[in-house]
Amino acid sequence: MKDRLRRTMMFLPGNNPGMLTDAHIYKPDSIMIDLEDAVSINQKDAARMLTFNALKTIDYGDVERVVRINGLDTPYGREDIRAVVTAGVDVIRLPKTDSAQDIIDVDEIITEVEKELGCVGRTLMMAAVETATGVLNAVEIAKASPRMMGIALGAEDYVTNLKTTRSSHGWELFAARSQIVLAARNAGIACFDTVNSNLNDMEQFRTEVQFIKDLGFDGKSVIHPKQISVVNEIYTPTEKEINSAIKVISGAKEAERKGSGVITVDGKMVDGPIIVRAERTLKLAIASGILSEEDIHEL
Ligand SMILES: CC(=O)SCCNC(=O)CCNC(=O)[C@H](O)C(C)(C)COP(=O)(O)OP(=O)(O)OC[C@H]1O[C@@H](n2cnc3c(N)ncnc32)[C@H](O)[C@@H]1OP(=O)(O)O
Ligand SMILES: O=C([O-])CC(=O)C(=O)O
Ligand SMILES: [Mg+2]
Repeated sequence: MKDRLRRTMMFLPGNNPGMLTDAHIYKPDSIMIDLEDAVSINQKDAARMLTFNALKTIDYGDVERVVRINGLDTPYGREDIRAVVTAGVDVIRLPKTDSAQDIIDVDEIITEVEKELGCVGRTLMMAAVETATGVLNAVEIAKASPRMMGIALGAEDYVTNLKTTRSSHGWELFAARSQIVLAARNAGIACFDTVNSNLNDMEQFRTEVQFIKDLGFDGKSVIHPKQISVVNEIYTPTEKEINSAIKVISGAKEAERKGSGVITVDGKMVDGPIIVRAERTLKLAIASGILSEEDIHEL
């Protein structure tokens, strides 16, 4: 499903049977099984086979299944695509995407395999941009295929390419993060922030998650189950936000019935964009299980 809740997308190495078996139990919105940098060269074939079997046999419930493949400039990329599409993966994540052509090339191979299977269009794609070139081309990358559901930052590779390092304040990522949010919204797809590899400083992690949410990201890649609850908590609307959104929507409906345009709620003017934001808050509240569709219909 192209448009769904993806607050937390949890990476795990594709050659780790224990993690492949248990990852969904921690309830990330998506798991991202990695065949790329978390897997050493001599494990590439074993990881692909293990991942194929996991996708075929494990019931991950409603947790989305993403696989990060190796690029087509490696000896593994094409085989990775064939294996995971055949196994019925939900999304293919292309790492180190530098151009729209990179996406088109992967799309072509996916289509080739889907034609053999009789399921053309089933597999979604997402791109990770991890270099200056990728960030500069993000606008075109985000629009490169109808399969594209999102675009993400890969900051470890990106800062290496930029000849800097990651800091706790994150200013080295600011331009890339802004560009990715803009490119995603321009293309009408989702955007996801990068991993934070420091598992010891959860306060810094929390600050980062709040920051990327404020920038406009739909969610974040995580590497450990303990990061999931922090991201989900920050992405779940508070009671105050939900109550305010309910007032806005019921006020807007009332105004519509009376035929008036602008209204005030709690002394603040409410018009188009505020109503759209309130609708999004309620959608997130439903997706997070706080409200039901019926609650909204009754407004
Ligand atoms: C820059 C990049 O490219 S990032 C993307 C690629 N990197 C990855 O995929 C790495 C993903 N993360 C991991 O592999 C691990 O979290 C590590 C290696 C960082 C730490 O792992 P551990 O030392 O096992 O962590 P820890 O002992 O705290 O784990 C607690 C439990 O959570 C499980 N767990 C930890 N991380 C994960 C994960 N990402 N997915 C699923 N389960 C996990 C462990 O298996 C362990 O389970 P158990 O109690 O049943 O044995
Ligand atoms: O995509 C990610 O967040 C992880 C990654 O590969 C990177 O940071 O280079
Ligand atoms: Mg990377």
